[in-house]
Amino acid sequence: MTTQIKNVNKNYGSFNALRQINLDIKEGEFVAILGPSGCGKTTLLRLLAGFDSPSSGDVWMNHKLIANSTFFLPPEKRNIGMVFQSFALWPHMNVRDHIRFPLKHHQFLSEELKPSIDHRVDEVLKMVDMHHLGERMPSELSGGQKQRVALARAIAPKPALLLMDEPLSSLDAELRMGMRKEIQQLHQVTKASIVYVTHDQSEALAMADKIVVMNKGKIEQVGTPKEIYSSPTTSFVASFVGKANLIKGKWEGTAFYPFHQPSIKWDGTAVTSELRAKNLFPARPEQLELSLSDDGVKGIITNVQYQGKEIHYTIMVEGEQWVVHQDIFAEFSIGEEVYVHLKEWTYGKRMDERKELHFA
Ligand SMILES: Nc1ncnc2c1ncn2[C@@H]1O[C@H](COP(=O)(O)OP(=O)(O)OP(=O)(O)O)[C@@H](O)[C@H]1O
Repeated sequence: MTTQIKNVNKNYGSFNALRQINLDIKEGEFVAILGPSGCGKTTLLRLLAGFDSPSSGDVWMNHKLIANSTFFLPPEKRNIGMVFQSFALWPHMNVRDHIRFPLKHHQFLSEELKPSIDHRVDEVLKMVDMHHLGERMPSELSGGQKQRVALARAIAPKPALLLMDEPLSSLDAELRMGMRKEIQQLHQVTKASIVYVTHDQSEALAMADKIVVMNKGKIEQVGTPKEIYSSPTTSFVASFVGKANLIKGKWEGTAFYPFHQPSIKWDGTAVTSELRAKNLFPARPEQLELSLSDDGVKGIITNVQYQGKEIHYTIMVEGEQWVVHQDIFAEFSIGEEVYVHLKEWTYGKRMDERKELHFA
């Protein structure tokens, strides 16, 4: 299913929860809506689901108008499935009945599925690896198993659009990683378009074809995970997604002089023109490195966090705090004077050039 959101605003009284939202979701596309708490992610999902209507602008699905300020199609009349953070299972229904329910009631159930509802229940239970637990009640399931039931219930009627609101946030870290893979596999098998709301950038980067970064009710940037991570166009995207240090300085073409220090020149070929215009260089913690040789930007270490395969340092540089992630082979201590460098091979080099630099 294709979906278009055109010039949508949503106001609650005088508060603008969504401002001038324009977005296209292609057939089969996996779109992540990423942003901090309160930025309007759920509000946008509710408009797509049909729980609410826009204050202005309109929403189209498969080239049909489904919502504007005066009219909206209710959820049951849209060919969608939904998965919520809270699982939303019914306590009195066992696993099989949860999955059977939408198959009996979904308005868009295809003629092919109608005579084979039990077969479809089995098929979907196998997809989410729950075929041995069909008779269990929700109170007899773990968090991960409950989330699998919620996923199975949403995909059973083969909806054309699957809406997911922070579906993994109540699971522990290990289960979340496992469920990411399962959601990716389900996407490949079902070929449904997915809109996936999250505030976790690693989840969005790992799964989505396209990421929509939101802040304060507005879209900041839309792009592939690589574009959003490597070429942020706003300082918000650079710091929220890449956790970048926003380093002040002077640009001359693609060369950057941190804090206007003429002796230190960084290659900023990959930095977008929007950030150059603000005299900023977005350096992610893994793009910087520390040494004792005095040809970098001088700073003092103020915090050290050992993380196993790397160490996270906080460094005070010209009154600002920078974060650098460095491997464990060189260790520095709090109070130590260090020099911060941009890793040479980070930007704009071809693979063979990188190797030369790395192994020279
Ligand atoms: N019914 C409502 N009435 C008034 N304000 C609302 C209403 N629903 C949401 N808001 C406000 O709109 C803003 C966006 O809310 P929304 O739930 O979309 O944010 P979110 O990005 O999903 O946040 P979270 O990640 O915390 O769930 C918030 O400031 C919220 O307080």
